Amino acid sequence: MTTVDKEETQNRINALKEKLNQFSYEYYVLDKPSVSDREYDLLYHELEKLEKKFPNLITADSPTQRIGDNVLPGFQKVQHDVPMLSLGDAFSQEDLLDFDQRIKKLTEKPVQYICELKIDGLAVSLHYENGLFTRGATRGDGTVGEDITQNLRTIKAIPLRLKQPLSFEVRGECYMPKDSFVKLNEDRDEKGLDVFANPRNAAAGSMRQLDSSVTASRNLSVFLYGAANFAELEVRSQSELLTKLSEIGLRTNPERRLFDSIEDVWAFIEEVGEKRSGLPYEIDGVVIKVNEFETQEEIGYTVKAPRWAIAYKFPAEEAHTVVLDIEWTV
Ligand SMILES: NC(=O)c1cc2c(=O)c3cc(F)ccc3oc2nc1N
Repeated sequence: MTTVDKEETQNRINALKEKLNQFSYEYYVLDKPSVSDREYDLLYHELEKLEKKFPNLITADSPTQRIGDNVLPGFQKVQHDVPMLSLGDAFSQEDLLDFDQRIKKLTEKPVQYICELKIDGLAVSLHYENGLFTRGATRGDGTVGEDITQNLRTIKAIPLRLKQPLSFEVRGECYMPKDSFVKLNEDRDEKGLDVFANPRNAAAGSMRQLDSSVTASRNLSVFLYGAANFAELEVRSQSELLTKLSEIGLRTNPERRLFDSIEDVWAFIEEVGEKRSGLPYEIDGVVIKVNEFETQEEIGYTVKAPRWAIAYKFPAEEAHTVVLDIEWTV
């Protein structure tokens, strides 16, 4: 092959990766696909064919490289540079008023609250280096998690390369959409397999597969909501962070709102409680956070949780068929 058509092939492969990754961004992050699945598939198969012919032109961020070709012997342990803490809980309007009073005692600054739906899935941490997805892990005990990079790479909502060559850690919730959960359990039931108790367990069970092709078949997704070591993003509030994450290719939940009073927060919580059953994913509450990062730092943390956030938990929904409960064997 002459250098000319090697260069042309390289250019065509780059163009295909660019297009396919942009289409995935539109489909999974913006929820506004600009091409049909068929158009996507045609380009995808062209890329597969070219990469098969010239394997040395395959790169880690190619959409063809999402399923690992080896079953892992086990999961490596990974240390979180910044601990992944848990949230304090609130179960009533009174608990929220108490939270608001505590906040007002801890800062003189006027406080704006951001409310986010509390996705009921599995907390994960994703490392990006110069824009490339390099490592993914579970929360574990908050300090040490499990390396599930290979399984996270199968989730099409997780970009293998960001739109900017940034290096930071992003955190979020990996989850199984309700309709995928129902289909998976029907399928398992037909095969005489144990069914999963709820979408959270199904997501956890799917992420702890040593064979990533099984994970790939489980139609998981993700919403990202936090970050660590993210000075490069140059954002000053949670609201700005979420907008920036979405701009650079990361999927965030659109049902977030800013409020100036805890009374308005409570009204929003009641509104969410009404429409919760209509959402395509399970939530177990609403997370309330002080929006400005400077104020968050002033308010600080307890040993195990941020003081500047709280999770309002809805009363448990109708009991699921509790048949299979997945536990993380750490
Ligand atoms: N499940 C969730 O949808 C969700 C979870 C968390 C956290 O667990 C969480 C834990 C922290 F220490 C700090 C902020 C957080 O923000 C969060 N925000 C969310 N939207």
